Amino acid sequence: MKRYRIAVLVSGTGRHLENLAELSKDPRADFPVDVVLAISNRPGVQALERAERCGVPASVIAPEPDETDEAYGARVFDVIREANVDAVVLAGFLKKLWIPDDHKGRVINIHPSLLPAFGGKGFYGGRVHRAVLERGCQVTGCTVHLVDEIYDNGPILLQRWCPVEPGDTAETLARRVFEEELLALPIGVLSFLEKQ
Ligand SMILES: Nc1nc2c(c(=O)[nH]1)N[C@@H](CN(C=O)c1ccc(C(=O)N[C@@H](CCC(=O)O)C(=O)O)cc1)CN2
Ligand SMILES: NCC(=O)N[C@@H]1O[C@H](COP(=O)([O-])[O-])[C@@H](O)[C@H]1O
Repeated sequence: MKRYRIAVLVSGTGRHLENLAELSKDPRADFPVDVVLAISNRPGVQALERAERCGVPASVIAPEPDETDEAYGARVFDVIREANVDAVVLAGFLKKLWIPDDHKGRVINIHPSLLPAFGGKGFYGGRVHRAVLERGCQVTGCTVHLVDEIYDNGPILLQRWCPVEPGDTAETLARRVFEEELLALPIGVLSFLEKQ
């Protein structure tokens, strides 16, 4: 069976990176996807320790002071190009990513809300769940989507929803949404790869 190659970009805890890497090694998971490279824009984050534990080669590519998004993205994709990947997955990557022409339409992001609600600049991590609670939403969820030049704007590949329960805090809601994210991202990534 064909195996696909992905790079995963991270900024923080790296639970998605670990989940994707573990699924790829589990013969019962039916997930023929190898995580061949992880890139963090921040040094010293937990995601780098998880990459090492999972045997995923990892690099830190931190933005230089005053570096433009385009110059930063060009450096990131120079490294990605060497790894010859089928797709790039942003999993908790918190920086705007400029995408060169040869990778347009091949970059996937997971976002912890039902886009287009609660997306865009400033909406990441706990901020999303706090906004969902403040607005009084009764359902929320996560979105796997293709990335374009605008935050959280590209075509949607997959969404999964869950209820907002009475008494939820941003933390309890984040946990419930994350359970859905763990299912959504591998399914979204594999179904995208199989259609290429
Ligand atoms: N070109 C794109 N780049 C990125 C996208 C995207 O859709 N298109 N998605 C993000 C991930 N994301 C939500 O899914 C997201 C991440 C971060 C922010 C944000 O407001 N960031 C802050 C900085 C935060 C920090 O460094 O701590 C900011 O830009 O001021 C919004 C959305 C990944 N990249
Ligand atoms: N807008 C982007 C965003 O908020 N992404 C979110 O960051 C978390 C990363 O977790 P992880 O680093 O432990 O995989 C995930 O919940 C992901 O949806």
